[in-house]
Amino acid sequence: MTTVRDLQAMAGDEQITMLTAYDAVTAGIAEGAGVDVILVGDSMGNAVLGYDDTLPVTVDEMASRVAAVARGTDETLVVADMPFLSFGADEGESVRNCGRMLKEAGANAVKLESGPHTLSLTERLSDLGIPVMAHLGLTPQSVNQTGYTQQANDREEAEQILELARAHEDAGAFALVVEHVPANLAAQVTEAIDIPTIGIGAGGDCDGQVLVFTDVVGLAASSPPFAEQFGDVRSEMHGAISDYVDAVESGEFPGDEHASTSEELDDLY
Ligand SMILES: Nc1nc(=O)c2c([nH]1)NC[C@@H]1CN(c3ccc(C(=O)N[C@@H](CCC(=O)O)C(=O)O)cc3)CN21
Ligand SMILES: CC(C)C(=O)C(=O)O
Ligand SMILES: [Mg+2]
Repeated sequence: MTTVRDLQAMAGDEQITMLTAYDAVTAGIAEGAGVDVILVGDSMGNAVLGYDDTLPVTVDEMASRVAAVARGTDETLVVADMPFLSFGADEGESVRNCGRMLKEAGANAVKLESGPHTLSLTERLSDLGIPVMAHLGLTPQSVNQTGYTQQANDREEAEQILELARAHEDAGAFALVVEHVPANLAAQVTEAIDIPTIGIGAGGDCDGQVLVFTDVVGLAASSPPFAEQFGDVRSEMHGAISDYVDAVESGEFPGDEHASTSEELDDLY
């Protein structure tokens, strides 16, 4: 099994690859393809559950998907992305919600969209044996305040992120996602802290990269400008399904090889 320590040992040596997955089948494919960390992202909200954004995703939905991903993988580190308002309002409830992901669903760690409000929770969870991945820069659960634009374009905001990165490392976070910030800020954050940084829309100088599954394989209805589509799975699926529809409608499917008969049953009616 990959542990958070194994991951930390990779940093600075080889690039860490993280990808989201939301089910056992695609998680197994990601593991087979060599992904180091699977993030069960709350991006499932828009990526596969049909919501406009990540905000409606519930703790039960996350636990169900984390459990599927854990069943579909053998040794990949599985991180549960804690949904909007599942943490932060009340410490006891936050700890219980995060604990469920390890205890019930089989995650190895949780990720929290971070800010000054997650410092004490990060420390508490780390103390309890729940590894925490922090997340700074664009934090999509705050879409109603920030939109989805690049964050930290001015010095003040950039310094705040640098400070929060250091503070979350001190609080015990084992890694840090840095999303949609200028590349030179992400590079300096990576320099400033010892825990691995995993970038998304944050340039090439982080310790690793993360993208959303549906963006990478070409299955997403829409993708952020910083994502790269490495396949065309949507048109593959469309082709396979329309061939199936055509084959049934034309009588080509099922063929003799897809069925069997029993002579004994010939004269039932
Ligand atoms: N499929 C998918 N991929 C993701 O990377 C992703 C999700 N979903 N859902 C959760 C968040 C949302 N993310 C997003 C979504 C949109 C933009 C985007 O389009 N940004 C534009 C400007 C948008 C605006 O101004 O409203 C940009 O140019 O930065 C960026 C990140 C990243 N995350
Ligand atoms: C893009 C990553 C970092 C994420 O938070 C998600 O997929 O929900
Ligand atoms: Mg997320």
